[in-house]
Amino acid sequence: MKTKLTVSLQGRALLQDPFLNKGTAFTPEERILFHLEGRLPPRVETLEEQVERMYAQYRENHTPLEKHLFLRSLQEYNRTLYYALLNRHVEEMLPIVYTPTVGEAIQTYSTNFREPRGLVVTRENYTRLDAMLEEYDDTELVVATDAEGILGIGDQGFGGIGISIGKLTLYTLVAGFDPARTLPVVFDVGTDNQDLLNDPYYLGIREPRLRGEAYFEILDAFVTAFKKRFPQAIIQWEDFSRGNAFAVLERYQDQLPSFNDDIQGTGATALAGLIAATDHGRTLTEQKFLILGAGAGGMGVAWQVYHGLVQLGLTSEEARSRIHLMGRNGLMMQGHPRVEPHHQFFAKTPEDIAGWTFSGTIPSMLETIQQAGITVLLGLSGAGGAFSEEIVQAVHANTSRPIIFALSNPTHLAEVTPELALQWTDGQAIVATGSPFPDVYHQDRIFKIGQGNNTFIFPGVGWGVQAAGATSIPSELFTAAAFALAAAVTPERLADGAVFPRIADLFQANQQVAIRVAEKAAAMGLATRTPEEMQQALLEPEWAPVYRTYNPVT
Ligand SMILES: NC(=O)c1ccc[n+]([C@@H]2O[C@H](COP(=O)([O-])OP(=O)(O)OC[C@H]3O[C@@H](n4cnc5c(N)ncnc54)[C@H](O)[C@@H]3O)[C@@H](O)[C@H]2O)c1
Ligand SMILES: O=C(O)C[C@H](O)C(=O)O
Ligand SMILES: [Mn+2]
Repeated sequence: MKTKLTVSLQGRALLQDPFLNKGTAFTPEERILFHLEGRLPPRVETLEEQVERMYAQYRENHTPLEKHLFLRSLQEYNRTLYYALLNRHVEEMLPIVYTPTVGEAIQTYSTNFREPRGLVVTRENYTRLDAMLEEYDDTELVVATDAEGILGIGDQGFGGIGISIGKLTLYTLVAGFDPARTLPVVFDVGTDNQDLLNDPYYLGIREPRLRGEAYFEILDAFVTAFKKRFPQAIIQWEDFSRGNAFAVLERYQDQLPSFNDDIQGTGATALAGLIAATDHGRTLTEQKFLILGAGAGGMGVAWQVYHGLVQLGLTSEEARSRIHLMGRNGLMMQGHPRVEPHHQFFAKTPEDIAGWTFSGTIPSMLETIQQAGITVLLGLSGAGGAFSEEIVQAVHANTSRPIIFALSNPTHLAEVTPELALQWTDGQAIVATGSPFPDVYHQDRIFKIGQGNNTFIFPGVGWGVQAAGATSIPSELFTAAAFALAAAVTPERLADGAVFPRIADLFQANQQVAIRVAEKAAAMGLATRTPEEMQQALLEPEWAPVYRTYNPVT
């Protein structure tokens, strides 16, 4: 990173630019050079001193939402200080800026609105995207949502911009993306959420959601304008409803480096935890998997588990046969009316379940666990509490070490709490959750709970793709990412019962992911950067929260 920067702003404008503002850390020389004299408190501080004051102020806020709003205001005022503060307190603050509090912040986004942020694309403005994008320089990364499938809390309309902001915070925090070069985007195409439509404070478009052609016209316009302005940039699609998630991914994946985090990032996350849980994958091929919720996350997990099993030596048919998709009404069977085209590959045929006994027209979750000998439960349903005692114990009856991943967010939507899963299995379950959960004390043992969240994957994938200058992001890169993440789970962590790294090690884990992703992209012939450039970009993040010395334009 360059330590000196030429800066053209001065006076009030400089203090109001969050990317350049240093507040009390402007030096006496800079105060003179940039016409800041008299505008700042006399005392000159270091970044470290500023961080300490901000932490004291942070602690004056009581609820997670108050803390979130405090940090967001700081983010708007001074990005360097914001990230320096987060860096010092990653474990404490991640649940505040990200899952689960980000969900609450999104639900109350309009009520708590202060400063505008990001790019809002609407039916009114999408024809002027070329002009709208003009004022952004050097954008290299976008997180874009249409906010119809925010976490497990559904359609959040305009407030969904909060998830784009949250994910990009992580890109900077744990993969060193320059915040000035990232752009949060929301497609506000209306909302079908009646609570929002009834809310007098709601700031988004008060119309039913656009669907079909009208919807894709807006996204097409964005992709075209964006690609023209920033041909190398990466787009992460986030929290689309499952209907659009697959369609959007497929429509644009060959046009620019892009991926769907809920499908692909989550798939790699779950695969990593499963490899870590099965003795470095040695016993992964012996497992039988049940995935509850065959939407964006569930299908992404199905495909990555499939790719992992094939990589570990199973045939395609063997791998397919191990994976069971479970919908609201039971096992996904071919020809069933609720089975959509993207379920087809994994949907069971009558021959697949020949010899099973079950009571209804299709096997229930419990019957599938019993008849198929399920050893791994993967929850991506958004159905809080769906893994009951009976369900968990049925899995335990098939194996001494049941693997139970309750990946739905936010916290109250987890399919089971770690505490109950461990209690019901006498401490034998290997547990992970999408949201953070406290340690569990069970019979004189402390179990640490790994957070199976795609934040262990997407920043590293973005970093690796960026470092390699990869022109596309095929699923092989996610499988590579999963193996890298699994390798980053230390023996100590595993001994504590956790199958994901510590949140405090998010940076190191994502760096390992980035290295493997870049290598894989290069091996697949997708890289446009030289090996030296690539290595440099992987070793040293592009940006870090430190103040640089400013030189005025001469
Ligand atoms: N841990 C992570 O990193 C991670 C990543 C992505 C998604 N998720 C979580 O997974 C959940 C689903 O997200 P998504 O993006 O896949 O949403 P989605 O809407 O695309 O999929 C949810 C699916 O679950 C099904 N479903 C709902 N209730 C069910 C029930 N009781 N039994 C069986 N199936 C049921 C729905 O029909 C749908 O197919 C959310 O809670 C989300 O937070 C977690
Ligand atoms: O946002 C998260 O915490 C993970 C995931 O992308 C989700 O939608 O739940
Ligand atoms: Mn998501």
